[in-house]
Amino acid sequence: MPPSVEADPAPDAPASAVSGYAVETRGLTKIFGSQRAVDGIDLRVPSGGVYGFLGPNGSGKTTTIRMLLGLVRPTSGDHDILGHPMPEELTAALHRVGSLIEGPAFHPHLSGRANLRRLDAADARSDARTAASRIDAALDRVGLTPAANKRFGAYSLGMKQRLAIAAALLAPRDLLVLDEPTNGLDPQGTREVRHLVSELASDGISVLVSSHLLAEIQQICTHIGVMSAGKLVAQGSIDDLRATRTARLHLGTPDPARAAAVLAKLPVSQLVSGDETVSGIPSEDLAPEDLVRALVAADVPVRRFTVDRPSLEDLYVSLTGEGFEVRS
Ligand SMILES: Nc1ncnc2c1ncn2[C@@H]1O[C@H](COP(=O)(O)OP(=O)(O)OP(=O)(O)O)[C@@H](O)[C@H]1O
Repeated sequence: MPPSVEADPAPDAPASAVSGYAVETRGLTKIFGSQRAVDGIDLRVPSGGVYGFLGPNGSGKTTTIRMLLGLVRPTSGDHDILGHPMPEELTAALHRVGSLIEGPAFHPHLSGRANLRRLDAADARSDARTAASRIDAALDRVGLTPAANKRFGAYSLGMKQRLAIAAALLAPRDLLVLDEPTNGLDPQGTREVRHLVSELASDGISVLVSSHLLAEIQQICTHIGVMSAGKLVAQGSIDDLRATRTARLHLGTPDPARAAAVLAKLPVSQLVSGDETVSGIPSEDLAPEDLVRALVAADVPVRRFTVDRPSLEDLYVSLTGEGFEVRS
């Protein structure tokens, strides 16, 4: 059964998020024709947390994010953003949400600052008198002050993505929603974006960040949710998800038949014998030293003995069927 760990609402959550969740969905569903792109998901992004929204391409992440932000109408289900029921309180909610979905269209021949000026001026809610300080603050927040007057076209990929995040931060935000912000970035750009997201989170902004690569965002997330074929197949804090992984015993022996017979009398399930190997899942209260003692007492020659837990990456692969992706 896939792990499903409830996220504890933070005790010191902002009053705005009544439920303790920055985002909470109930049975959120989107059907395109005959395809259930998003299938009844109960997403819970804790206030003040960084929620890694993971899943292979096509698993429904973007469609979910578009529904959260009121860009696509759900087929069924409902949700709250920062405690505001959607879509009833869409304007009040979105005022406090910065998002990066397809990314704003930046002009390559304009500087980073001039691009932000254009976007800021296009926002009917922004006060033109305070535009300059708002833009400076956003540039500073993403570390682009030194490059503010450089042409956007001359920016590195990481700088371009940081400018997109600056655009999302032109107004004060309580929640940042980033759809695949590291997609297409080189390792340096990925590090820059990751570092920025961590900094924003430490300022108290809740973050929902999607990715199809666990490795790229795992180190900055407090929680993860895993999508597979439209369903949310796992959700919880990183620590809780780690704890749900089952330990497996691996034994190397020239007599696997005898070893398997001994282990079968102990609380060890899913025994698999191979050529000079036996593996199985020992019950949680069975200590490795007791297993070794039982094997040696029955004259089983033990050449190798390990009990290990699969990595979070192994868990992700087993939940989604998604393999590793090697980035250059
Ligand atoms: N407007 C649409 N009309 C029909 N099908 C759609 C539409 N938008 C998305 N889909 C389908 O819904 C499924 C989920 O797509 P979605 O883009 O949400 O996945 P994703 O996990 O974000 O993947 P990616 O990272 O590739 O965007 C896909 O099979 C996609 O083809």
